[in-house]
Amino acid sequence: MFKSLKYNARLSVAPMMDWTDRHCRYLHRLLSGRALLYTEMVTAPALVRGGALHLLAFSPEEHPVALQLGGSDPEELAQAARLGGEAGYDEINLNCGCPSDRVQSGTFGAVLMKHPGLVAECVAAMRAAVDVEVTVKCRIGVDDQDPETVLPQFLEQIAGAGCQRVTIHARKAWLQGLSPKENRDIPPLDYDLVHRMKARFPELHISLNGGIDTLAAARAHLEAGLDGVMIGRAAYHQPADILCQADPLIHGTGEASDPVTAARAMLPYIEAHLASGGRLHQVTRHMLGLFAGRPGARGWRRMLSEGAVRPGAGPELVEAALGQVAG
Ligand SMILES: Cc1cc2nc3c(=O)[nH]c(=O)nc-3n(C[C@H](O)[C@H](O)[C@H](O)COP(=O)(O)O)c2cc1C
Repeated sequence: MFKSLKYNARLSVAPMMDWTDRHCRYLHRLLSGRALLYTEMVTAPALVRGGALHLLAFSPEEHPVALQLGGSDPEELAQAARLGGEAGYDEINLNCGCPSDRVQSGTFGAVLMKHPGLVAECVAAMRAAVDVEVTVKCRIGVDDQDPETVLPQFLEQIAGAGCQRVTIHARKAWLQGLSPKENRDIPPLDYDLVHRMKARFPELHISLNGGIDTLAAARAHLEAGLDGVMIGRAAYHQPADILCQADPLIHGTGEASDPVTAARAMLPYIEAHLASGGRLHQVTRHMLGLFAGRPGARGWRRMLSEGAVRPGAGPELVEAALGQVAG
């Protein structure tokens, strides 16, 4: 099964706007050699018109890395996917789960759960444009849809268009009345439904997303038959808890990593970023949670967050802050 997939995608870090930029992904890759990393969503119109091309840049170390696109026009998405393929992404993912107003106004994101035929057209057009895999991230439904009915119909359509892998955020999006943040917490999770979809579509690689905040929980879903687990907020806020043990515990290969070593390995990356005109805090803001729950975490966070925005701040701040946590 899944012979055409280049990697097994047992664990992925979710696409998160303003969070999973290239600096964040570089850090996450130091913590796990195997986790699949997603970009922030980039809209197809922005890429095709040229305004967002800089968002495609990434470091070779980030592989495997997937580009998430937002859009609903098959031709535009095909062009954007082509740009992503040329940039070297391992996968192009279509966002059918994001409920924000801005996204709804362009008829993409979660509202696409109401238009499975259009999603299938988009997937087919994207597949025709690139050699790499085209995947979908979706919800179980939106508004008053009945997930038991619409989710299997949605999966059938996208699978028919050649999508072999889908990540399902196991809650509905309510398109009216909830903020994007509330839409990540308030609609109830239905993990069972996602497990039932795996039984119904055994050929589809199905990853579960939503509310998973420990590796033990991730493993339990994998052992119960799902193909992958995607973790968002917990991976960002407690990257060491989620990613340091991920290679041995989830992929059954490789060594556990260590946050102090990862922080030191960020230093050359930070130097290169500063040398190219970047600012320290653009990188270190993603490192604030590196020692979450460990002794000295508060001092680390405070030193980095206060110091990194000062003019001229450089890698020596990270070394100094490590004095708070490294025994
Ligand atoms: C700050 C933030 C930004 C997000 N941006 C995106 C996005 O660009 N595309 C997307 O599909 N989902 C986005 N999400 C949703 C996550 O990918 C994920 O589905 C959600 O957080 C649930 O997973 P979790 O409970 O493990 O965090 C975002 C979530 C957060 C917290």
